[in-house]
Amino acid sequence: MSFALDEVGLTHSNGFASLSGITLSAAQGESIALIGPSGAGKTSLLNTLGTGHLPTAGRMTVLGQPVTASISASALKALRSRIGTVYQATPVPLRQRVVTAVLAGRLGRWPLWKALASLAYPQDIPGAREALARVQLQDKLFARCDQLSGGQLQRVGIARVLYQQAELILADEPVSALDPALSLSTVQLLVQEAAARQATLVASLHAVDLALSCFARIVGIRAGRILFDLPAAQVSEAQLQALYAGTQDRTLPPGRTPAAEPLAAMVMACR
Ligand SMILES: Nc1ncnc2c1ncn2[C@@H]1O[C@H](COP(=O)(O)OP(=O)(O)OP(=O)(O)O)[C@@H](O)[C@H]1O
Repeated sequence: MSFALDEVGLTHSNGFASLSGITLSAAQGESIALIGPSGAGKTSLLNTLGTGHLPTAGRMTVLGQPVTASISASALKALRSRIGTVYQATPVPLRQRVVTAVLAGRLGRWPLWKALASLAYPQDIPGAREALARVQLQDKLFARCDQLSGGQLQRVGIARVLYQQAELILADEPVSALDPALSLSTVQLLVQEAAARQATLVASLHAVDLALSCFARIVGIRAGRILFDLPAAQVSEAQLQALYAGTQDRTLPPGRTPAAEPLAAMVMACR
């Protein structure tokens, strides 16, 4: 089992509950797409799985480690080093070199001396170059992060997680800054990476067609609750309409045939 959440809730200090009664588990090696309208709780769920937020209700175990309010700092640090997160906006010091940003993926697993040395002089340049090549950015190895576009920076974040070789990959809108063709190849890369290493992948996506085409399992979230948890082939149009009812957040509007959408036509290749 990669993770198991049992009736997990997340209530913030202002009293707002962004997650309620979340019961969800995944076997090691599963790939899951999270879909749902803006504000549904996708980021909250990913942050909770990544232990950025600790559940305020229910029980959660991640990679065999029970995550409770009393978890020790050392257990939390060890667990986090096994989890890789791709963010919508990659958190890097802007003056940092790309090579250093990628190598940061393993800082949590390196001994302190090596981590500090890597900040001063990159410790594994071939490893960083190889990870960057997988997102077509090897030519940016020594560029500064503030010289990259938003889409390039997002791909640096993906290269960092590839380099980390995490057991659990959490991706929060990992292709939000990429064009349709690059979105497809990047989602494919994440899915293939997870499958090749038997890592678990949970990715939130606004592009419903991309989620349905590239992921075997789809979890629909609305108002902090799971509306459905189904194999992609079993997600119906009616369920999607209920998930996005009253919102403008669905990237493929209902009524438009998928084949008429350039992205949808391309994602047919995902399967
Ligand atoms: N720290 C916080 N304090 C209070 N409320 C929060 C906090 N973080 C998130 N929320 C609220 O929780 C709800 C879910 O937010 P979340 O970011 O998880 O949604 P989302 O599905 O990822 O949305 P989007 O697709 O727009 O990124 C929102 O209503 C948000 O305002």
